[in-house]
Amino acid sequence: MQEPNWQTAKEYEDITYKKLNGVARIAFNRPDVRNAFRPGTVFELLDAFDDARNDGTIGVVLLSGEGPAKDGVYAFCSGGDQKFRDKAGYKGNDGLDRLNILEVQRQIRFMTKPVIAVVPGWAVGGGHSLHVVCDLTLASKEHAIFKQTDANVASYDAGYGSAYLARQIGQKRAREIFFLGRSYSAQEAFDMGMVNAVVPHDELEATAYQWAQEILEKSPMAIRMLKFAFNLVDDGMVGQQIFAGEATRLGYMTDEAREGRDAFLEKRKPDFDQFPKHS
Ligand SMILES: CC(C)(COP(=O)(O)OP(=O)(O)OC[C@H]1O[C@@H](n2cnc3c(N)ncnc32)[C@H](O)[C@@H]1OP(=O)(O)O)[C@@H](O)C(=O)NCCC(=O)NCCSC(=O)CCC(=O)c1ccccc1C(=O)O
Repeated sequence: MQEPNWQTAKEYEDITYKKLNGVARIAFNRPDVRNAFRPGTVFELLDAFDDARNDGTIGVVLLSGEGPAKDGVYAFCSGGDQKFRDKAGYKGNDGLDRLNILEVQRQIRFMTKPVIAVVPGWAVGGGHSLHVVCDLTLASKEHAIFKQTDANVASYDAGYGSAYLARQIGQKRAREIFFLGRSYSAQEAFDMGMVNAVVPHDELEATAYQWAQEILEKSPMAIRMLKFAFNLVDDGMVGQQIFAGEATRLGYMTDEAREGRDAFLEKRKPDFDQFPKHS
């Protein structure tokens, strides 16, 4: 399989951001700490995801990790960089303590486009939770390892990282992953139902790009509505709000909505009688 010829979209310090033919690729780029994120990393992720969301040529986003590190080990992400951990979160250059990776989780969850986690190596702690929140996960057959170490370092993702994981693989397995903090291979993660495909390492990137191209052949509106339909049941009122927003967007595209707007602007009574009362 041919490696995609990614084009750099923007230069950052802690991540790479590339695009090609409707696909954006965002990757952690701190391989020597197994792609742990610090507050600056998270700000860069927020910026890149925001760009991908607002770029009308992009239909699918890949989230991955650069590597290997100097010692030859690959990582997707090893979670929060413990060296930046302070009393009430992770301390950034501005001296403030933050828990801002949750904003990235929400960006992924509420983004109008599918996000695929492309896991070349370790997916650990907050990195594990990021793969959980992505729409799909592809994992390196040889190098991907899934491990939830939150409880080792007195952290706990009590939102999507745990509760949504339990939706994916069941309560017993999710509790095992969090309570024991063991390592699981790509195949074991696949068997549990938290990975979509186990792919030979050399083909991982090209396979992710191929999956993205297949999605891009579908109706973007249908993909968006399906993503938010899948989210709805687990996202409560926010899920309803997002799904309802998309319904409103579709409603705005009708002649009936245009009549409402035009009547207001033309200072007349709207003529809704002209539209059929569908059963
Ligand atoms: C990932 C490992 C299992 C890999 O093991 P191994 O291959 O043997 O490599 P090591 O020799 O251990 O590591 C190499 C090198 O990297 C450094 N490193 C690795 N991970 C981190 C890290 N997370 N932070 C800082 N540094 C890291 C390691 O120290 C080595 O450096 P040297 O200088 O060479 O010594 C293993 O490395 C491992 O277990 N790592 C720790 C995983 C971990 O515990 N992560 C944190 C979990 S908690 C978390 O992610 C917070 C989640 C979160 O952000 C959050 C949660 C809930 C609400 C809010 C938030 C929020 O927004 O903050």
